[in-house]
Amino acid sequence: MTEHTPNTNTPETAGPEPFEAEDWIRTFAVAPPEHVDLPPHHPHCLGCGPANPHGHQLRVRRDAHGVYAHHSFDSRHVGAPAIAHGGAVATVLDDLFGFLLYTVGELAVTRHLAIDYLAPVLLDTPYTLRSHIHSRAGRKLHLRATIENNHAHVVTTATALFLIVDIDHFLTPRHNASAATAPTTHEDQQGPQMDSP
Ligand SMILES: CCCCCCCC(=O)SCCNC(=O)CCNC(=O)[C@H](O)C(C)(C)COP(=O)(O)OP(=O)(O)OC[C@H]1O[C@@H](n2cnc3c(N)ncnc32)[C@H](O)[C@@H]1OP(=O)(O)O
Repeated sequence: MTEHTPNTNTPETAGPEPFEAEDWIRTFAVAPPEHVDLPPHHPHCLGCGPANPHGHQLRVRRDAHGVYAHHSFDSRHVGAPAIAHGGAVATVLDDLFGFLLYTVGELAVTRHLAIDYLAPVLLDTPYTLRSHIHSRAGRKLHLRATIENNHAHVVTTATALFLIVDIDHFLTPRHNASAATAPTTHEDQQGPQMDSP
Protein backbone atom coordinates (compact mmCIF):
# COMPACT_ATOMS: atom_id res chain seq x y z
CA MET A 1 0.00 0.00 0.00
CA THR A 2 1.32 3.39 -0.95
CA GLU A 3 1.80 5.72 1.96
CA HIS A 4 0.01 9.01 1.51
CA THR A 5 2.24 12.01 2.03
CA PRO A 6 0.65 15.36 2.70
CA ASN A 7 1.08 18.14 0.17
CA THR A 8 3.94 20.22 1.53
CA ASN A 9 4.07 23.49 -0.31
CA THR A 10 7.31 25.38 -0.12
CA PRO A 11 7.04 28.82 1.46
CA GLU A 12 7.28 30.27 -2.05
CA THR A 13 4.22 28.41 -3.24
CA ALA A 14 2.22 28.55 -0.05
CA GLY A 15 -0.13 30.99 -1.74
CA PRO A 16 -1.47 34.38 -0.98
CA GLU A 17 -1.83 35.86 2.43
CA PRO A 18 -5.40 36.39 3.59
CA PHE A 19 -6.73 39.58 2.10
CA GLU A 20 -9.85 41.67 2.08
CA ALA A 21 -11.91 40.39 -0.84
CA GLU A 22 -14.06 43.49 -0.89
CA ASP A 23 -11.00 45.74 -1.28
CA TRP A 24 -9.62 43.52 -4.02
CA ILE A 25 -12.88 43.49 -5.91
CA ARG A 26 -13.22 47.27 -5.76
CA THR A 27 -10.02 47.64 -7.79
CA PHE A 28 -11.79 46.19 -10.83
CA ALA A 29 -14.17 49.13 -10.93
CA VAL A 30 -11.27 51.49 -11.66
CA ALA A 31 -9.91 51.76 -15.20
CA PRO A 32 -6.24 52.86 -14.96
CA PRO A 33 -4.83 55.10 -17.70
CA GLU A 34 -3.38 53.60 -20.88
CA HIS A 35 0.27 54.48 -20.18
CA VAL A 36 0.64 52.39 -17.00
CA ASP A 37 0.56 48.66 -16.31
CA LEU A 38 -2.80 47.40 -15.13
CA PRO A 39 -2.72 45.98 -11.60
CA PRO A 40 -2.08 42.22 -11.37
CA HIS A 41 -5.17 40.19 -10.48
CA HIS A 42 -3.41 39.26 -7.30
CA PRO A 43 0.26 39.29 -6.16
CA HIS A 44 0.36 35.47 -6.44
CA CYS A 45 -1.71 35.08 -9.61
CA LEU A 46 -0.16 32.39 -11.84
CA GLY A 47 -0.59 34.58 -14.89
CA CYS A 48 0.44 38.01 -13.63
CA GLY A 49 1.37 37.96 -9.96
CA PRO A 50 4.77 39.58 -9.36
CA ALA A 51 5.15 37.57 -6.13
CA ASN A 52 4.71 34.19 -7.84
CA PRO A 53 8.17 32.96 -8.94
CA HIS A 54 6.57 30.10 -10.88
CA GLY A 55 4.15 32.35 -12.74
CA HIS A 56 4.35 34.25 -16.01
CA GLN A 57 4.39 37.70 -14.39
CA LEU A 58 2.47 39.10 -17.31
CA ARG A 59 2.41 42.90 -17.56
CA VAL A 60 -0.63 44.24 -19.33
CA ARG A 61 -1.81 47.64 -20.48
CA ARG A 62 -5.02 48.77 -22.05
CA ASP A 63 -5.46 50.65 -25.29
CA ALA A 64 -8.35 51.87 -27.39
CA HIS A 65 -9.21 48.32 -28.50
CA GLY A 66 -8.77 46.29 -25.34
CA VAL A 67 -5.61 45.13 -23.62
CA TYR A 68 -2.17 44.04 -24.77
CA ALA A 69 1.09 42.64 -23.41
CA HIS A 70 4.61 42.00 -24.62
CA HIS A 71 5.71 38.63 -23.39
CA SER A 72 8.34 35.89 -23.79
CA PHE A 73 8.00 32.32 -22.58
CA ASP A 74 11.12 30.82 -21.03
CA SER A 75 12.56 27.43 -20.10
CA ARG A 76 10.08 27.05 -17.22
CA HIS A 77 7.31 26.79 -19.79
CA VAL A 78 8.87 24.30 -22.20
CA GLY A 79 6.77 21.62 -23.83
CA ALA A 80 8.48 20.16 -26.89
CA PRO A 81 12.11 21.29 -27.01
CA ALA A 82 12.40 25.06 -27.58
CA ILE A 83 8.60 25.38 -27.83
CA ALA A 84 6.24 26.71 -25.16
CA HIS A 85 3.87 24.17 -23.64
CA GLY A 86 0.34 24.61 -24.93
CA GLY A 87 -0.97 24.73 -21.39
CA ALA A 88 1.40 27.57 -20.56
CA VAL A 89 0.16 29.48 -23.59
CA ALA A 90 -3.44 28.84 -22.48
CA THR A 91 -2.63 30.12 -18.98
CA VAL A 92 -1.28 33.37 -20.31
CA LEU A 93 -4.20 33.89 -22.68
CA ASP A 94 -6.75 33.12 -19.97
CA ASP A 95 -5.02 35.64 -17.74
CA LEU A 96 -4.88 38.24 -20.50
CA PHE A 97 -8.64 37.86 -20.92
CA GLY A 98 -8.94 38.52 -17.21
CA PHE A 99 -7.41 41.98 -17.72
CA LEU A 100 -10.33 43.00 -19.91
CA LEU A 101 -12.34 43.10 -16.70
CA TYR A 102 -10.67 46.41 -15.89
CA THR A 103 -12.37 47.83 -18.98
CA VAL A 104 -15.69 46.21 -18.05
CA GLY A 105 -15.57 47.30 -14.43
CA GLU A 106 -17.17 44.08 -13.24
CA LEU A 107 -15.98 40.69 -12.06
CA ALA A 108 -16.15 37.71 -14.37
CA VAL A 109 -14.60 34.26 -14.66
CA THR A 110 -13.72 31.93 -17.49
CA ARG A 111 -16.53 29.56 -18.41
CA HIS A 112 -15.15 28.47 -21.81
CA LEU A 113 -11.72 28.86 -23.39
CA ALA A 114 -10.82 27.71 -26.93
CA ILE A 115 -7.39 28.03 -28.51
CA ASP A 116 -6.06 27.52 -32.02
CA TYR A 117 -2.34 26.84 -32.01
CA LEU A 118 -1.52 28.00 -35.54
CA ALA A 119 2.27 27.82 -35.21
CA PRO A 120 4.68 26.95 -32.41
CA VAL A 121 5.19 29.60 -29.75
CA LEU A 122 8.96 29.65 -29.31
CA LEU A 123 10.80 30.07 -26.03
CA ASP A 124 12.84 33.22 -25.40
CA THR A 125 11.11 34.94 -28.25
CA PRO A 126 9.19 38.20 -27.95
CA TYR A 127 5.49 38.14 -28.74
CA THR A 128 2.68 40.65 -28.60
CA LEU A 129 -0.56 39.47 -27.08
CA ARG A 130 -3.80 41.33 -27.68
CA SER A 131 -7.29 40.81 -26.39
CA HIS A 132 -10.61 42.57 -26.84
CA ILE A 133 -14.29 42.23 -26.08
CA HIS A 134 -16.03 40.88 -29.15
CA SER A 135 -19.53 41.21 -27.74
CA ARG A 136 -21.52 41.25 -24.54
CA ALA A 137 -24.94 39.73 -23.95
CA GLY A 138 -26.12 40.24 -20.40
CA ARG A 139 -23.56 38.58 -18.14
CA LYS A 140 -21.88 36.79 -21.07
CA LEU A 141 -18.66 38.34 -22.32
CA HIS A 142 -17.45 36.93 -25.64
CA LEU A 143 -13.72 37.63 -25.84
CA ARG A 144 -11.04 37.30 -28.51
CA ALA A 145 -7.23 37.19 -28.32
CA THR A 146 -4.21 36.75 -30.54
CA ILE A 147 -0.50 36.11 -30.10
CA GLU A 148 1.64 37.69 -32.79
CA ASN A 149 5.38 37.44 -33.42
CA ASN A 150 7.69 40.29 -34.36
CA HIS A 151 7.04 39.63 -38.05
CA ALA A 152 3.33 40.34 -37.59
CA HIS A 153 2.45 36.66 -37.99
CA VAL A 154 -0.37 35.50 -35.75
CA VAL A 155 0.73 32.23 -34.17
CA THR A 156 -2.20 31.69 -31.79
CA THR A 157 -5.81 32.78 -31.61
CA ALA A 158 -8.23 32.28 -28.73
CA THR A 159 -11.85 32.84 -27.87
CA ALA A 160 -13.38 32.80 -24.43
CA LEU A 161 -16.71 33.09 -22.73
CA PHE A 162 -16.42 34.88 -19.41
CA LEU A 163 -19.47 35.08 -17.16
CA ILE A 164 -20.05 38.03 -14.87
CA VAL A 165 -20.22 36.89 -11.26
CA ASP A 166 -20.89 38.70 -8.03
CA ILE A 167 -18.65 38.95 -4.99
CA ASP A 168 -20.06 35.75 -3.46
CA HIS A 169 -18.29 33.73 -6.14
CA PHE A 170 -14.98 34.62 -4.48
CA LEU A 171 -16.15 34.82 -0.90
CA THR A 172 -17.59 31.29 -0.92
CA PRO A 173 -15.53 29.40 -3.52
CA ARG A 174 -15.71 26.02 -1.76
CA HIS A 175 -19.48 26.21 -1.61
CA ASN A 176 -19.62 27.06 -5.33
CA ALA A 177 -17.31 24.16 -6.23
CA SER A 178 -19.43 21.63 -4.37
CA ALA A 179 -22.59 23.00 -5.96
CA ALA A 180 -21.52 21.83 -9.44
CA THR A 181 -23.13 18.55 -10.51
CA ALA A 182 -22.98 16.60 -13.76
CA PRO A 183 -23.75 17.28 -16.54
CA THR A 184 -21.39 20.23 -16.22
CA THR A 185 -20.53 21.23 -19.74
CA HIS A 186 -22.51 23.44 -22.08
CA GLU A 187 -22.38 20.68 -24.72
CA ASP A 188 -23.85 18.19 -22.28
CA GLN A 189 -26.72 20.55 -21.71
CA GLN A 190 -27.24 21.98 -25.18
CA GLY A 191 -25.63 19.68 -27.75
CA PRO A 192 -22.66 20.55 -30.00
CA GLN A 193 -21.29 24.03 -29.52
CA MET A 194 -21.89 26.68 -32.18
CA ASP A 195 -19.39 29.39 -32.98
CA SER A 196 -19.74 32.33 -30.61
CA PRO A 197 -21.30 35.44 -32.13
C1 LIG B 1 -11.17 38.25 -11.03
C2 LIG B 1 -10.62 37.81 -12.35
C3 LIG B 1 -9.43 36.91 -12.31
C4 LIG B 1 -9.14 36.40 -13.71
C5 LIG B 1 -8.18 35.23 -13.71
C6 LIG B 1 -8.09 34.61 -15.09
C7 LIG B 1 -9.40 33.93 -15.45
C8 LIG B 1 -9.59 32.70 -14.62
O1 LIG B 1 -8.72 31.88 -14.50
S1 LIG B 1 -11.14 32.48 -13.86
C9 LIG B 1 -10.95 30.86 -13.04
C10 LIG B 1 -11.45 29.73 -13.90
N1 LIG B 1 -12.90 29.73 -13.99
C11 LIG B 1 -13.67 29.28 -12.98
O2 LIG B 1 -13.20 28.89 -11.92
C12 LIG B 1 -15.15 29.32 -13.19
C13 LIG B 1 -15.80 28.00 -12.72
N2 LIG B 1 -17.23 27.99 -13.14
C14 LIG B 1 -18.18 28.51 -12.35
O3 LIG B 1 -17.94 28.91 -11.21
C15 LIG B 1 -19.58 28.59 -12.93
O4 LIG B 1 -19.71 27.71 -14.02
C16 LIG B 1 -19.89 30.01 -13.43
C17 LIG B 1 -20.00 30.97 -12.23
C18 LIG B 1 -18.83 30.53 -14.41
C19 LIG B 1 -21.22 30.04 -14.19
O5 LIG B 1 -22.17 29.41 -13.41
P1 LIG B 1 -23.72 29.70 -13.74
O6 LIG B 1 -24.06 31.10 -13.42
O7 LIG B 1 -24.49 28.61 -13.07
O8 LIG B 1 -23.74 29.53 -15.33
P2 LIG B 1 -24.84 28.84 -16.25
O9 LIG B 1 -26.21 29.28 -15.75
O10 LIG B 1 -24.55 27.41 -16.41
O11 LIG B 1 -24.52 29.57 -17.62
C20 LIG B 1 -24.80 30.95 -17.76
C21 LIG B 1 -25.14 31.20 -19.23
O12 LIG B 1 -23.99 30.92 -20.04
C22 LIG B 1 -24.29 29.96 -21.05
N3 LIG B 1 -23.12 29.12 -21.25
C23 LIG B 1 -22.48 28.37 -20.34
N4 LIG B 1 -21.44 27.74 -20.91
C24 LIG B 1 -21.42 28.10 -22.20
C25 LIG B 1 -20.58 27.77 -23.30
N5 LIG B 1 -19.54 26.96 -23.15
N6 LIG B 1 -20.85 28.34 -24.50
C26 LIG B 1 -21.92 29.18 -24.66
N7 LIG B 1 -22.75 29.53 -23.64
C27 LIG B 1 -22.50 28.98 -22.43
C28 LIG B 1 -25.46 29.17 -20.47
O13 LIG B 1 -26.23 28.56 -21.49
C29 LIG B 1 -26.25 30.26 -19.76
O14 LIG B 1 -26.97 31.02 -20.71
P3 LIG B 1 -28.43 31.65 -20.35
O15 LIG B 1 -28.21 32.54 -19.15
O16 LIG B 1 -28.79 32.42 -21.59
O17 LIG B 1 -29.30 30.48 -20.06
